[in-house]
Amino acid sequence: MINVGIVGGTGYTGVELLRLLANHPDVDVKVITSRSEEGIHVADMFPNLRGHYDLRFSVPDVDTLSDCDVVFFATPHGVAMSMAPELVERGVRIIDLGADFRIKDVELWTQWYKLEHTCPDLVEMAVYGLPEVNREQIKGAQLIACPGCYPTATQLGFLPLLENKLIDHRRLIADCKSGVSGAGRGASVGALMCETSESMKAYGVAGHRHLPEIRQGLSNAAQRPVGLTFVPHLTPMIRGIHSTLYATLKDPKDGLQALFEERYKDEPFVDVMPAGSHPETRSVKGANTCRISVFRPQNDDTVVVLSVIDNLVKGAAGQAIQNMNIMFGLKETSGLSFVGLMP
Ligand SMILES: NC(=O)C1=CN([C@@H]2O[C@H](COP(=O)(O)OP(=O)(O)OC[C@H]3O[C@@H](n4cnc5c(N)ncnc54)[C@H](OP(=O)(O)O)[C@@H]3O)[C@@H](O)[C@H]2O)C=CC1
Ligand SMILES: CC(=O)N[C@@H](CCC(=O)OP(=O)(O)O)C(=O)O
Repeated sequence: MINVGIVGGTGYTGVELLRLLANHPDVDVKVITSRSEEGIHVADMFPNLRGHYDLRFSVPDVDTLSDCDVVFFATPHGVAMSMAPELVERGVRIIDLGADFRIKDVELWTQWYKLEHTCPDLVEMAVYGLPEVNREQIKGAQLIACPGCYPTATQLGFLPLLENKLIDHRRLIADCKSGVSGAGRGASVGALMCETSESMKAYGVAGHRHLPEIRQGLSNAAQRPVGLTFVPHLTPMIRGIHSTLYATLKDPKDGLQALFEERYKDEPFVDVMPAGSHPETRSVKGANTCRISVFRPQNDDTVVVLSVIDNLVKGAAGQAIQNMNIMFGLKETSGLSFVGLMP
């Protein structure tokens, strides 16, 4: 069995890790941390876990976490980098769901996250945990930087087009919608029901911290720096990311459907929908799946890609477990065979 520790067990991605790992045949969750709920039984806090765990929240502590084979950080940025150096030194594997190790250019990270990075050497050794791109490097990794939710949906949608140099890489547009759970469980006025239901708004148009992360991934795929306009929106749903992606084809012609099907034919968690389909976020709710459709409206030179995920699953906890499975040589789909919830 793989002994698991989770730092940040009271947040939305932390409890999602617990939900998914409850069904994982090869995992034993040994440590779950919370500073605010120390001593509370996890099932008293999250009744969906009753009967699945006999665990109490404890405060984060490197010595206790060192007994684990792998530690997931489901914490705000800045937390993983404060504990990672010691854990890495003690041979523990780390999967960070936050942003501490995602951006290779540490100065750029500091600019967007407004924090000094305390372990740039670990940024260098970290592998960006998008299995559809980095599966081989993930196998040998000690430290995984899990992609953000918007970056996962957006990169998976653009990859086949950029890798094959089919689009103008200088003018990409990602028009993305998120459910409110993307903002985390911490109380804030902006996340209140009266503020979010029956309304929708864009935010971060002038610059969102996922912009440099998405640009990094897309530039790697294109093998040149890309130009990207990224506009996130908050929508009145709990879970889900819907990315509508636009680009201009260099040589407009048929074959995009086949291109996407070929790119993802061996990917267990990317589902290219039949031509003409419009994927719905509810079809991936609770599932580690990205559903994608590709269109060339009116046979013109614009390509439109629709890409949907559950922000808490393929956008966070599910993808983190997918990475763990690959790192430990398990079946990649182990513990992740949930289907989406309809309705
Ligand atoms: N929500 C989402 O859809 C996604 C989130 N992410 C990223 O995953 C991470 C977690 O997100 P989410 O679950 O939404 O966040 P939440 O705000 O819901 O939860 C944060 C968790 O971290 C713990 N925590 C906060 N500060 C510290 C600290 N200084 N030291 C130790 N533990 C701390 C909190 O518990 P306590 O304060 O009791 O210790 C809590 O359990 C973030 O980096 C987020 O950006 C990534 C993809 C999607
Ligand atoms: C709706 C909402 O507020 N979403 C969050 C992003 C989600 C997230 O978790 O950010 P990381 O993936 O970088 O950790 C935001 O826009 O800040």
